[in-house]
Amino acid sequence: MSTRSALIEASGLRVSLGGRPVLQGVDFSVGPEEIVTIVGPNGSGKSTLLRTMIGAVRPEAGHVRRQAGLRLGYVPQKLALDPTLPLDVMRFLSLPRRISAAERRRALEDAGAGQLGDRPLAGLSGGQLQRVVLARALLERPQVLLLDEPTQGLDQPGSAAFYRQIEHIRSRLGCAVVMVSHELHVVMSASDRVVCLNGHVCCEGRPEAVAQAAEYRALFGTGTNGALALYRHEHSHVHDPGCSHDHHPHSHARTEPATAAEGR
Ligand SMILES: Nc1ncnc2c1ncn2[C@@H]1O[C@H](COP(=O)(O)OP(=O)(O)OP(=O)(O)O)[C@@H](O)[C@H]1O
Repeated sequence: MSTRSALIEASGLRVSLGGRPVLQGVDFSVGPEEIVTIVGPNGSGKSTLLRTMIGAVRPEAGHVRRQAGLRLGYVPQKLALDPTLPLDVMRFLSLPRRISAAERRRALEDAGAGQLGDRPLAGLSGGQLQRVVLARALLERPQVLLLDEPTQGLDQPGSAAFYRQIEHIRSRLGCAVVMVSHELHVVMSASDRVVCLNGHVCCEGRPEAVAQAAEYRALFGTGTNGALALYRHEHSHVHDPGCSHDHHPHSHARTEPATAAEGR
């Protein structure tokens, strides 16, 4: 990603929370219409990286550059919603600022929740609520949509449907998407680039390449190998040479087609 074309570009990020280091030496960027998925174990700093990108967390070192006037849509991991609020979906989308009914309906359609407008917020399932929250983020007409574990609590078909919706949104609105996920086997088909985070960037590249990388396997194992064999393999990821995980000394070589066959 060249510096000129990046919508958001972070370099050398160091972040500590509660006196403990969470991110160190993290470089990250997202370009126009790119879908970037961040994967990593619990506590690896994924949410913190997202929050640093939007300016909610200030890094101790490094910097985040956002294109001037960039419109962001951020969907946090947990929305502090009072489930007893007597609100229907359309009204929820008009708070705190008034938005025309046509715009709200359009956003619900884009989020795949067109039929939910009149439903009370309190009665929605987790997956339905997730789409409504996504619709709310779309009202900002974001150039970058940042989603923190948007498929948490969804079953696999539910997750897959949600990711298809994200692809639709990307092509209709022309926005970039940065998404935190645990589920590489589902997101990989929709992602242009996967970043594997564990306090630092362990490896990144095209999904099928990262999924075969020793760094990725050290963190997640090989649980998706059947699906991975379907992907064309390319030598298109880079490693952090300072990564402390147990790397195979020839891990680049291991990502060649022989390894893909090995995973079947
Ligand atoms: N406000 C805070 N104060 C102190 N420590 C925090 C705070 N927020 C997060 N942390 C710690 O920072 C580390 C990274 O948290 P973060 O939420 O970014 O990880 P994550 O990769 O998103 O995790 P998960 O997959 O569990 O959501 C964790 O050890 C967490 O306990």
